Amino acid sequence: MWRIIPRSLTLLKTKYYVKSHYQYRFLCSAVLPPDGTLTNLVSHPKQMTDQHQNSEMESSLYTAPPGVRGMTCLDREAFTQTVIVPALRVPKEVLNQLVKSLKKVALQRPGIRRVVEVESNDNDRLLLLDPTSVSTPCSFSEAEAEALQSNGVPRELQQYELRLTYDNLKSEEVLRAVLPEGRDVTSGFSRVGHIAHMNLREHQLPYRTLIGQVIMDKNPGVTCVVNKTNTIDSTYRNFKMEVMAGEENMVAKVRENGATYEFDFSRVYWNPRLSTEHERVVGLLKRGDIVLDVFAGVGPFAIPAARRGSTVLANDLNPESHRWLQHNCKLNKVERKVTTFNLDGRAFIRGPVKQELPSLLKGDASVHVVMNLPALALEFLDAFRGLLDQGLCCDVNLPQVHCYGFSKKDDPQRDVVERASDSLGFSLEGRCSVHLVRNVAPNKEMMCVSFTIPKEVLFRSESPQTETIEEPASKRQKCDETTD
Ligand SMILES: C[S@@+](CC[C@H](N)C(=O)[O-])C[C@H]1O[C@@H](n2cnc3c(N)ncnc32)[C@H](O)[C@@H]1O
Repeated sequence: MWRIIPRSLTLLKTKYYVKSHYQYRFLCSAVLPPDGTLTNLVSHPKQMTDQHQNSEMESSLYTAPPGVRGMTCLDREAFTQTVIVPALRVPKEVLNQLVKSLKKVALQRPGIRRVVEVESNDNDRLLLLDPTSVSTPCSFSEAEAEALQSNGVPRELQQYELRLTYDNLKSEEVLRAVLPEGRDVTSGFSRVGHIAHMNLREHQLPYRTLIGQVIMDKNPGVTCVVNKTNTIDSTYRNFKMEVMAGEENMVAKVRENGATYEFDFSRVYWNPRLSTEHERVVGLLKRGDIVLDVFAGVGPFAIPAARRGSTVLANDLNPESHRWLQHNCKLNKVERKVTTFNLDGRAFIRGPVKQELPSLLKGDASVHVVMNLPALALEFLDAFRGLLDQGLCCDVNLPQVHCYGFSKKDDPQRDVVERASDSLGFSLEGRCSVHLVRNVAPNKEMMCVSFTIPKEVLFRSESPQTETIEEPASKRQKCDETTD
């Protein structure tokens, strides 16, 4: 498989990438100055940073053959090619020492051996060098040159034919070679158990099967790749998705913050990017606290809260989420700590929550209400207006709410506080804290407003107005969310 070309690399300028014309061309256009000399590279430091230069050069070495461009049916063999890299002939007994001393310039890529045998000479080995770092015998640093000299190894470069295959390429390198030149290449995905989910652009769609296969090949454990189309079910927050490659099994198993979850990813909401937020909120709880999770999904707040010693009422309108929530409670052995409901959020607040709150308010345990439906939850806060009779009014142990909202405003903090205040009919200015959860899309933030429900809101006043706040039907559908 390996063959040595015993030719000095001082001829590099003209002979170097003879086996890989395309790469030669790529190198020239990407980094070589107009006269084409590799030695001139270092004299143009301002044109390109070292880091940039190295990454350009590295990707040029690992650029797939041009013939794969436009491929829609994955042919792994078509990625095989031979490139020529510089090599040093090193006696076996000093090999370890030199590998250490030359580690910055030695070829480094998982799956590629950088030390190879020399035909009919068992005393020597060839140390393969990275052509992006070593182009002539003068390319070595002072320390490297010294190490070579003290170990009696002449700075004589040889050419070595290196066989690169599909397996040696990263997914991005494969896709960059296949997809239309100049258009963006995606190899990014979110992983949910065995499922990788991607968000392909229009120009990538014709390559979806190939992209899916490459993602599976390069990511052990991924056995199904789906593309989430740009529409999100406005009520249940699950994406429409199509399987690009692999098995059609959508039942994923994941671990998050010490708990295990199973669910049908195509029918419920799950976002691995929320794990830190789940952890943050659960971290606020003390043993014995009460958690009322209005939009519980499959349980990523409710279950760790119960595991931490809270008693939980968890609700979700989506029957599938509710089913998996119950399943996950059992899976994590907290079914006795979590009571589940399959209701609309307002009905949950005005039903089970209203029923339980009077006795909870008399107790010592803190009550936390979690409302994670960022497109709509702030509007659901009106369900707390006048929820309890004035006669039950107390100053202590009022529920603490953690309510999520998206904002596209310049001042998202102010925006969500204003919208929460509007819903409650009471200003939260100076009475709440706001946490930036994550940037969901350019110019769109997910925020969390935390506050203690003011008693003026929770307890019914004499005015009948607060009692009769109807849910505007349009609110539940008003959802332009497409990316989360
Ligand atoms: C953004 S997800 C959050 C799920 C979970 N709490 C989490 O953090 O991953 C919102 C959840 O609210 C549920 N949902 C949507 N509209 C609802 C409503 N009107 N009442 C109750 N649940 C609703 C959806 O089914 C979904 O599971």
